[in-house]
Amino acid sequence: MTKAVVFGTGSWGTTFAMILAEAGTPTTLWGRRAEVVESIDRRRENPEYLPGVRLPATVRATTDPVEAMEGADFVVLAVPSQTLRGNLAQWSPHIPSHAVLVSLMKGIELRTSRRMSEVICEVAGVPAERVAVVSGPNLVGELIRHEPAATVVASVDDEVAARLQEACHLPWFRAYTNTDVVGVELGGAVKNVIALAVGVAAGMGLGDNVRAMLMTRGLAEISRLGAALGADPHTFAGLAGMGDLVATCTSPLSRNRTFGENLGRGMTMAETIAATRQTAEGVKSCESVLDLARKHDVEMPITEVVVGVVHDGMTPSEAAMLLMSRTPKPERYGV
Ligand SMILES: NC(=O)C1=CN([C@@H]2O[C@H](COP(=O)(O)OP(=O)(O)OC[C@H]3O[C@@H](n4cnc5c(N)ncnc54)[C@H](O)[C@@H]3O)[C@@H](O)[C@H]2O)C=CC1
Ligand SMILES: O=C(CO)COP(=O)(O)O
Repeated sequence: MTKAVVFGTGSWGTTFAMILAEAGTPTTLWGRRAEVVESIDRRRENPEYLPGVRLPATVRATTDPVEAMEGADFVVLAVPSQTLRGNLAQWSPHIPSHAVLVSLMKGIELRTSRRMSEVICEVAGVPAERVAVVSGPNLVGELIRHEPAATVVASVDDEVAARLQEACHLPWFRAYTNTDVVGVELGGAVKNVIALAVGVAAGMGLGDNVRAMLMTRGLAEISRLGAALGADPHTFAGLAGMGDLVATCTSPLSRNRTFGENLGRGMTMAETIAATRQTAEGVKSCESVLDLARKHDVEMPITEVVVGVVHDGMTPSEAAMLLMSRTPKPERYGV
């Protein structure tokens, strides 16, 4: 029988463990904090991240990474992106030799500008064929109510993607396979940056025309970066591209959008960070996305102003003015 371990008892890690277990894949959750692990194991609930959600009996939890990985066919990683490298270095000596490593994370590493699957290959010393990525419009607040949703399971090896698809596919959760790992990962990471921009605009009291403009031109930025990195352009019209962009930029459940909205309303960065309990990946990844764009000579003006507002003291009004005063150009410029 296929078995999985999920590293990270946050909102997505716990929810994906629930999905795997419901799809017939017994799953062990690894968490750092003994009280969270004990609650999941004894009471089948993660009160901090998913209060009131009853987890299936086939979800177990432990703080011991070695015990967690015993016999696992899928090693699923759901910790904040910037912590992956350090954590995985400790876990990788114990990963079963046949296991597939799966990233649920939507971030780009600071300093190296690497995608999460690249960090996994490098740190765990595994070939790309043993890595898969799950990304799509998957807001946890809806999934825990078993509302219908779909996702993309990507691996350069389509058999690996098909195995993972089988391990997580449910009547209410449709998993589609894809072999474009680069495109699927970029879609997930960069939409968080665009959601920050959309949130800032909403916080400033701006309306749907602005939201549509930022989302559409944001998708143009994602596509330009994707083209430079060799992604399949069709991926960005799919669930991991436009799909996730729509969900994240329009939902009040999105942490990235909410983070931007608080900034747009006039909260300081310190106040906004204090008001954010969970991981808003775009806050750090906006800088690594911009680095990646610069390395590949790709223009990403929305990402640039997001970095300005989040990290360099630019005001939301200055950001809006900068974007609106750019040189007029054809819509397909640079694509
Ligand atoms: N929540 C959502 O709706 C979705 C989240 N994601 C992605 O999943 C990834 C994980 O996000 P969430 O579970 O939502 O975040 P979260 O903030 O809910 O949970 C993060 C988990 O990581 C743990 N953690 C924090 N720092 C750590 C460290 N240094 N070492 C080990 N563990 C640490 C926390 O204790 C917590 O259990 C992110 O990349 C996010 O973009 C993807 C799809 C949906
Ligand atoms: O990735 C997500 C939905 O697909 C979750 O978005 P946030 O991290 O902004 O909450």
